[in-house]
Amino acid sequence: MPKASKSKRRSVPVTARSAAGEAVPLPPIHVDGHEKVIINSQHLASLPLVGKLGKSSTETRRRINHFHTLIKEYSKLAALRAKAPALEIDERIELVEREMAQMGGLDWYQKASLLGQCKSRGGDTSRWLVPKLRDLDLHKKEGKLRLLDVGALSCLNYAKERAWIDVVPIDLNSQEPGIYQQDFLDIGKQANDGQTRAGEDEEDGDISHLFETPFDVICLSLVVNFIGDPVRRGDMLKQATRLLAPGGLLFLVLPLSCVTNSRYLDDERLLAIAQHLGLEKLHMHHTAKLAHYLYRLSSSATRSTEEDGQFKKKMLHSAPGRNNFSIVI
Ligand SMILES: C[S@@+](CC[C@H](N)C(=O)[O-])C[C@H]1O[C@@H](n2cnc3c(N)ncnc32)[C@H](O)[C@@H]1O
Repeated sequence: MPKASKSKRRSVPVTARSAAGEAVPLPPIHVDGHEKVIINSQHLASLPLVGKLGKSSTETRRRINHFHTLIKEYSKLAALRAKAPALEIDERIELVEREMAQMGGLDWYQKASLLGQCKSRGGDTSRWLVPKLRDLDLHKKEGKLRLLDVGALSCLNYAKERAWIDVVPIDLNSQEPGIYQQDFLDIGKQANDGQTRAGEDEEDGDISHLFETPFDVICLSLVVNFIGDPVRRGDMLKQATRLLAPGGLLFLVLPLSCVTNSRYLDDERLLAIAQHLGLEKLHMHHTAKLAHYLYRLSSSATRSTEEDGQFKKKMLHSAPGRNNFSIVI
């Protein structure tokens, strides 16, 4: 198990029911000194897979969406509790956690998402990216492209391109031995803080060397929307610009509704945020369900965190029936 981070943490022990009806201890909830919320995914993932994959893609999608709602609810409550602890909030958190665990936790969510990547259901988003990389002649580049795949459910996503792409796949919860168990937001924070590859012991688990050389491409495909807290979503984009080489590419994929049906985000606003971070838009493509973006980090990008605060949550579209997805910088 990874070592606990040095940040200040509080925990509330709770339990859920396993498939067999036994009480299963649920994870401590960690709220660090900066009032940011960390879902202890390892504990969630270790719960038995009691949730079922839907019979149809619509049913699976409905359950995935419900899991997203629970994550958001969890983040809101944990932030509230960090500001003003109260028994009532603890109880509400317990209910949310119990429901997530009953659905099968992060492990269920990942398996359901992987199902969504099946060819019959549209394929994984790397198939959109690869032709764009070829159009930029990157397959002819001397030496292989270094690509960081964040939230990787399979290490085979770029297998066909292995002659010219070197992939570093990471996820909060590794589904395969080839995927490194690593929180993207912790990269650079915890050089000696127990980052483990599935199946390796802690002694061999330091993978910080993998992140010492900047990446040519970083993929954040359906990962930013996984995070419940808008500030941490912004942190993800900032972290990507830190880890990219000058001129490197950021591939961002969001569910379409995050930019077409949100009160607080649309393509224009997303572009303004990207430009603020030193990213220029190369491509944008909407399908029926997804919004794909390919940005290039300007080779002269030098941004300082003092500029943050420019992209707070701002009402853009107040029509009823819209969602509250936002990214805050
Ligand atoms: C919907 S899945 C996306 C999978 C895949 N990238 C795709 O496009 O289908 C989201 C994944 O992101 C992972 N994830 C979320 N936050 C992360 C973080 N901070 N660091 C690493 N992985 C993260 C989750 O564990 C989950 O497996």
